[in-house]
Amino acid sequence: MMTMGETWGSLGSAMATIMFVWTMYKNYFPPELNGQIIRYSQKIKSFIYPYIQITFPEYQGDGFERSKAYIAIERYLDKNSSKQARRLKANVVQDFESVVLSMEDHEEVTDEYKSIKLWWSSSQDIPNRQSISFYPREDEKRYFMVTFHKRHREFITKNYLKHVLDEGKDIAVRERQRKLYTNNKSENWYGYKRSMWSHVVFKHPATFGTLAMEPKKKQEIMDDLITFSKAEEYYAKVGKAWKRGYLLYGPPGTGKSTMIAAMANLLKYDVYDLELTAVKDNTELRKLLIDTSSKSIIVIEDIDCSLDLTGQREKKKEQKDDKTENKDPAKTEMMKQMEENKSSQVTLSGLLNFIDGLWSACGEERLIVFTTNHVEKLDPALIRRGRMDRHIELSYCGFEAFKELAKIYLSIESHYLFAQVGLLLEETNMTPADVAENLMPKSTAEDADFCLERLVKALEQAKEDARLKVEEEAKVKTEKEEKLRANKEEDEKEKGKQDTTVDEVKNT
Ligand SMILES: Nc1ncnc2c1ncn2[C@@H]1O[C@H](COP(=O)(O)OP(=O)(O)OP(=O)(O)O)[C@@H](O)[C@H]1O
Ligand SMILES: [Mg+2]
Repeated sequence: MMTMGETWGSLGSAMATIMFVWTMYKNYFPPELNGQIIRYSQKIKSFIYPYIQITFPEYQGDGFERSKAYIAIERYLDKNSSKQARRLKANVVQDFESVVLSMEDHEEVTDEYKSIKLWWSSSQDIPNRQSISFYPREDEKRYFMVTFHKRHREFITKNYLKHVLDEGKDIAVRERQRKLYTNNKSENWYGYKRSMWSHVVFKHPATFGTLAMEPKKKQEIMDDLITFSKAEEYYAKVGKAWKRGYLLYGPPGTGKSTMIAAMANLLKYDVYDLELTAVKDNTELRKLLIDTSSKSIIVIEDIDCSLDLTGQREKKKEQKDDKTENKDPAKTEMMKQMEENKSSQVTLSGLLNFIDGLWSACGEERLIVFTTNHVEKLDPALIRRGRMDRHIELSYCGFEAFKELAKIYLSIESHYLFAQVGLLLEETNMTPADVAENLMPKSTAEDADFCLERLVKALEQAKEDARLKVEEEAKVKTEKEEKLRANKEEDEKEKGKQDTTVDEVKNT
């Protein structure tokens, strides 16, 4: 029996022999024969080795960008790698949000898809040269390799690889850092640092969990959003662009903007906050739209303030212009110029094209959300079904919404003051923003009792203010009516006097 020392000794000499033969082969074997040998050895190998291998290099072609397939595979294998591989490489993605774990070179992990087993490995080609290169891709030729039995060739190439790439892309999108974009003025669209949209990291804490509204309505909206986000095939089947329009309307402070943030957080979408007054015309609007990415929400806040959206208002403006024109043409011209500079020339038809024209089908999986405080001011063409698929009214705080706010802000589900708050909420209008403000403790001394009492006082005050306002309005109305009646009587008296004078003149 060989001792340990003898085993190592014979292993060492065997290695030395192999190295020697390999060096002789490299130095003296004619390179022309090299190719032939490799080809024949591959044939023999494929005869006795029934597996197929596909490689996915990190850099492809001339580009210096990492191959999209490689990145997707890295993400896809992240889960398997972290479970199976012993040596792992941690990559913190740009935004420091997530860590991608990938296997080190020469590690291997297995994957199973529809009962087919596959082996993934990571490796790199070491370049055969001495010089230093500036380009990482020239030095590091990393690749992933998948190995599978040749009887699954068709299934793997057709289905499995698509599954890997789709899944990897999905993981990357899910884990990316989301952004909030705002449109730049078109003067910044050209030149060195050209960009149509500026962005910041989108981190808003609002979720549907923290949004107070009637639970049934909230659930409906969430279901609608989730169904939309999974309906790629359905939209393709019915021949519709994969997008959906929401109109959120209601008084200020009822949670319209908060709901948009909750939508973005639910679906993990980016947000494009489109400021229409900074858009010069319809062409610019279209360019901005093309530059948005999929999985995003395009928001136009206060749509009634951004644009002259009704034919009526256009007419009114014209009439006003006519009147002033007669008085002072120079002044009118100046006013016109100022008006043009101030407001955007985006028209209603431009906006409608933006929503459902051919261009809107570029890029997919997008929500378009409009908000307004005055839904009655909007042109019916803008909000008809199909354009704005769902109209959501966000209204004053009701009892159900109050209970949710109490749960969020005070962590209580019942209290003896709840009944009183419920009654007061029915009698007066208070926005969720105001209710939330009253419920929020401002110091550690303020407990649930204190905050609820404060809310009750605020509601009673609001009720009193509303009563006084109604009285005041009624008073103003009666005064106005009395004044009108007095004027009318005066006129009639005056007319009566004139008539008698005319009669007297006739008789004389
Ligand atoms: N339904 C709600 N649930 C929870 N918090 C709310 C709700 N509505 C309003 N708030 C609170 O009130 C604040 C103002 O709400 P938000 O900005 O969403 O109102 P808005 O409807 O967009 O108002 P505006 O019409 O003026 O833009 C938010 O910061 C949020 O904390
Ligand atoms: Mg808002």
